[in-house]
Amino acid sequence: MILSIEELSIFSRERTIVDSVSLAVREGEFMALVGQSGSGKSLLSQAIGQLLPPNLRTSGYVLFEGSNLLEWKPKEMRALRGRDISYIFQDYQGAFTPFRSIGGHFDEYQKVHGEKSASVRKKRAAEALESVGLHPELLRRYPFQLSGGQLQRASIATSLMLSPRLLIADEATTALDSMSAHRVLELLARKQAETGCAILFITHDWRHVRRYANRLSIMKEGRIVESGGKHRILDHPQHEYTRQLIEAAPVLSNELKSGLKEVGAE
Ligand SMILES: Nc1ncnc2c1ncn2[C@@H]1O[C@H](COP(=O)(O)OP(=O)(O)OP(=O)(O)O)[C@@H](O)[C@H]1O
Repeated sequence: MILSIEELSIFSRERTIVDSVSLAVREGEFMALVGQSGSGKSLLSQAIGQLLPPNLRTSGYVLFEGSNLLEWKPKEMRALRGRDISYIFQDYQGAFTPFRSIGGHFDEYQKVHGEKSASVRKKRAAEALESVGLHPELLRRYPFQLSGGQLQRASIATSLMLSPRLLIADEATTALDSMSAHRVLELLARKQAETGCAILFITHDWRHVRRYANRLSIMKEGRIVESGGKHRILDHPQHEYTRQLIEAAPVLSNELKSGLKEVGAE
């Protein structure tokens, strides 16, 4: 078990937003977190890396390789993020400063994580871009000179550069057209196969769950209502809310329930 969240609650002054959630991510698996808008998925993922907005408080445990991250100091967390746990956000544009070149971003990221040699940083940056199917030439460009899909790939390249053990992707493909989203997902699956990293994937898209997830958890109003293997949940959802969610994907609902033919096998 690489990540074990136990009885995690997240509170604002007014209310309990995430209520005693337990969730585990195993080594090397693709774990999907699905649920209605506002159910607390993003806050849950932010709590893992101590990235919650300052007005929110937590209780419970976020055990990463056995150690409770909620007790770690900010400096220790900064070193952990990127190196051991990496994020890919929906707002990948926000990850780039407009007047710094793509290469400048890769360079800075590596410096922050202690890489002192400029030539190593340069080589690794070029390799990172190539590994997501982008030409190293793009290192000289500025963020506005890349398409949305290219920028998202560049942000994924940054997130994967230091070979994290856990990648947290919060609606990483929502802002992309379906072709770019497909490419990004294929890329994540390929990188996962290469590096063995675990992925916690937050999504509304059942096609992605069906195709890529090993297991999934369903969240509603701050609670996990159901967790389990993908096939078990899609074939035999136990909770009424899970059934409703699956039914609410009308184009897919028959496909989802009918023996789960993998798209990859078509
Ligand atoms: N800083 C904050 N202070 C108080 N409440 C907040 C704060 N940030 C988010 N919330 C509330 O917490 C709830 C959960 O938000 P969250 O963004 O985690 O939902 P989500 O499940 O990720 O939704 P979506 O799928 O739409 O992204 C929402 O009702 C949101 O309005």
